[in-house]
Amino acid sequence: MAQKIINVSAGIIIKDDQVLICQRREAHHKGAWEFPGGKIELNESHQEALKRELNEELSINCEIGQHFHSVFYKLNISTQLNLHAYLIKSFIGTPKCLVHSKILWITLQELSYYNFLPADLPLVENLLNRHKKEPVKTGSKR
Ligand SMILES: Nc1nc2c([nH]c(=O)n2[C@@H]2O[C@H](COP(=O)(O)OP(=O)(O)OP(=O)(O)O)[C@@H](O)[C@H]2O)c(=O)[nH]1
Repeated sequence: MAQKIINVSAGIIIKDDQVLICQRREAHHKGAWEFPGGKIELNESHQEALKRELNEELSINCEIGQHFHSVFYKLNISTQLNLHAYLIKSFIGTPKCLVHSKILWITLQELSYYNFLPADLPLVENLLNRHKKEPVKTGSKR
């Protein structure tokens, strides 16, 4: 059976040692937490998609930084999710909650208290581990 691949870009936005997390509103995985972002459209780079999604979801204009982590997660027998997370170097504007039920700034240590989507767990783990070794910095608000 041909595999359907869903490519998604997500942004790790850190400011003043806090990271921005979003709670899903849609019926599917309603209430679960994720990083802002969304599906990469045809002919878009990961970065272009992320810049567009962060503008649509949070009304901020971002400079995308380094690749952070990619997760390849099997959603079901025929569908795979490729989730590509990038650090956000800087952003203009104050994030607004336009499509999620809630957005929150939390410390990296608090990440373990939130119920993230299953594909995000390696990302959360990576953020927690890296933070223990050396605080993750993504730049500052412009
Ligand atoms: N944005 C985002 N999506 C994630 C994360 N983790 C994860 O499994 N996903 C999944 O990736 C998919 C992204 O879809 P989306 O609905 O947010 O993106 P979109 O706005 O482009 O979709 P739409 O226009 O079809 O509604 C969803 O199936 C979502 O459950 C994450 O951390 N951030």
